[in-house]
Amino acid sequence: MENASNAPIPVTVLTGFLGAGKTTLLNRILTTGHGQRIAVIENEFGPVNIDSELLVQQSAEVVEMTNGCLCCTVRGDLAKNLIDLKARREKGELVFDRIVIETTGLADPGPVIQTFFAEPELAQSYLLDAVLTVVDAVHAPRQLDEHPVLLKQIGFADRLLVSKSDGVATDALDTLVDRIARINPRAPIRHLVDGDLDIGFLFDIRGFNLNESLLADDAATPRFYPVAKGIGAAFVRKNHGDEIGSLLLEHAGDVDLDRIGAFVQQMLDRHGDDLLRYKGVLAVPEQASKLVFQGVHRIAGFDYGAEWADDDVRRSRIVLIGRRLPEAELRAGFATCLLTEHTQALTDQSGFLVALNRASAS
Ligand SMILES: Nc1nc2c(ncn2[C@@H]2O[C@H](COP(=O)(O)OP(=O)(O)OP(=O)(O)O)[C@@H](O)[C@H]2O)c(=O)[nH]1
Repeated sequence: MENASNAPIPVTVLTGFLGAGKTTLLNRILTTGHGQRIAVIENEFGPVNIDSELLVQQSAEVVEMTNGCLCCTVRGDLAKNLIDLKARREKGELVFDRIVIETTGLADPGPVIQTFFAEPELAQSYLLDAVLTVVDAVHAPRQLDEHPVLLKQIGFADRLLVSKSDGVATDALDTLVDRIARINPRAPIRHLVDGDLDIGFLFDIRGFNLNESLLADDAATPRFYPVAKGIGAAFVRKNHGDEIGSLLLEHAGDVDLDRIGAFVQQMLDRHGDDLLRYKGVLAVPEQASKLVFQGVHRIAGFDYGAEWADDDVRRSRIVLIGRRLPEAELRAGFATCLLTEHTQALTDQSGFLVALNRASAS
């Protein structure tokens, strides 16, 4: 069997707190007949990699990383491993269609995600498809209170997968699902139950691609929970005491290109550390296409996407998922960018792109 084209290799990051059920899910992925050949990168916190012992050997290659936590000390090793896997694939030594990285339960997925955008060689060879986060229905309520890293794992997710729901009463499960939906309303939630695995729900999500469906109003996208006015503490109160939550900035119309560029730049400068994921679809004057952007911390990507259809209502939306976001400040900043029918539109389009370029580079 041969490797497919030179197209970028899709990568899935599988995360979740200690014991959540990541390896169990990965084994199910590896043994389900979807026809995709998968290489696995396993990271274990500590000197011995137990997880790789537990994995069924269906994957093309299991790379073990045991020198420390993937999120901090071995990011360079992750890049090296990925480059090495690609080289061996090109030589025909390894055959695989995609990679799954299973992070340790203690890992903040942020630096792992950033690796794909910060390293030019990786950005060319790999396509970060999605972050899948397994949430343990039995233990998550307590873990959420005690381990902020789980909030981050949920906040970064493109898909939330609730394991062990068989061990929890319906009421408690509903409360948990509501809580994680408040932390990350962008990621559809499914329960991991025995039986068929819906691989279409897990793979080829293209969660980091820039396209106009970033904020689609489809049924799979749960509700947003705009937080109350005020900063910090109010944000946390509205989000059930969780420090990480979401904020939707929305305007039924166009935004001024220069001003929204300055707003986004300032937001990333001030709050980039606390912004886990953000996505925006904007209408800008005299532009038939949607301006889309998305990012992780201070690494932002932006482009013009599809054109507004004739029956589309032009509107501008930004969803932010982050830690203790200062809602009043962000709403006020966004409000300065809004154009109404009576506002003179500015046509210089360079401001936004330059501003975002600067923000991405910083
Ligand atoms: N009842 C039940 N048990 C599960 C489920 N998923 C996983 N488990 C059990 O939970 C335990 C931990 O599962 P793992 O798959 O090893 O979890 P992990 O996230 O890989 O664990 P670490 O790598 O240690 O962080 C195992 O005993 C699994 O059998 C589930 O959906 N229901």
